[in-house]
Amino acid sequence: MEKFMHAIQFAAYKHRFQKRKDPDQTPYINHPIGVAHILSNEVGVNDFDILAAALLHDTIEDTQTTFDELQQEFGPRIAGIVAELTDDKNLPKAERKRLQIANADKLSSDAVIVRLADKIYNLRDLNRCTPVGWSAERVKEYFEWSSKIVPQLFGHNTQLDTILKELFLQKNIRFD
Ligand SMILES: Nc1nc2c(ncn2[C@@H]2O[C@H](COP(=O)(O)OP(=O)(O)O)[C@@H](OP(=O)(O)OP(=O)(O)O)[C@H]2O)c(=O)[nH]1
Ligand SMILES: [Mn+2]
Repeated sequence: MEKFMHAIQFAAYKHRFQKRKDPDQTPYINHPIGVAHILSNEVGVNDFDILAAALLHDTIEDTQTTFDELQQEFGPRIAGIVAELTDDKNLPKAERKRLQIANADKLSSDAVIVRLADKIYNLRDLNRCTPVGWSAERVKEYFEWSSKIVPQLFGHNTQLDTILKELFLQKNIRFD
């Protein structure tokens, strides 16, 4: 519990200047909290290391946080999950997106669980409102790109799978 509370504090501090891309400029920390909330309150995940990793999942990718720092603060398991979920922002966006699809089947089961909740949060967020500057086409592309990764990650948690299948069905997007 102590480590989990530390993750809340640490993530809130690291993301403190960031906003989501929605018109309301929601504080970015709402996203990692929401991802942990899906896992804990909708899906019944009670592994505090996974919930802490959910809170921290965008810190290396989107803030100055390093892997070594996470390892020092939270130990190898939590730091490892976050590292697995970190896209290399030095790469062009199309390449990052391609790699998420290509590397999906290399993720550990712990990382899969967090990645699926991340996608659920982001897809629901797109249903709630369109990020500033995004066209309807771009929203559709995000759904379609997600539908290429997510099915590779099915089979680890039935409830997460069901939520995602429903999100794609609602948009008439096929997944295999
Ligand atoms: N739907 C939505 N997404 C927002 C919003 N604000 C920030 N984001 C973030 O934007 C990312 C998706 O936008 P893209 O244009 O596809 O990706 P990019 O930011 O990496 O270039 C997600 O990153 P991520 O969590 O790292 O996940 P991933 O999609 O990169 O795997 C998501 O969390 C918002 O208002 N709505
Ligand atoms: Mn995320």
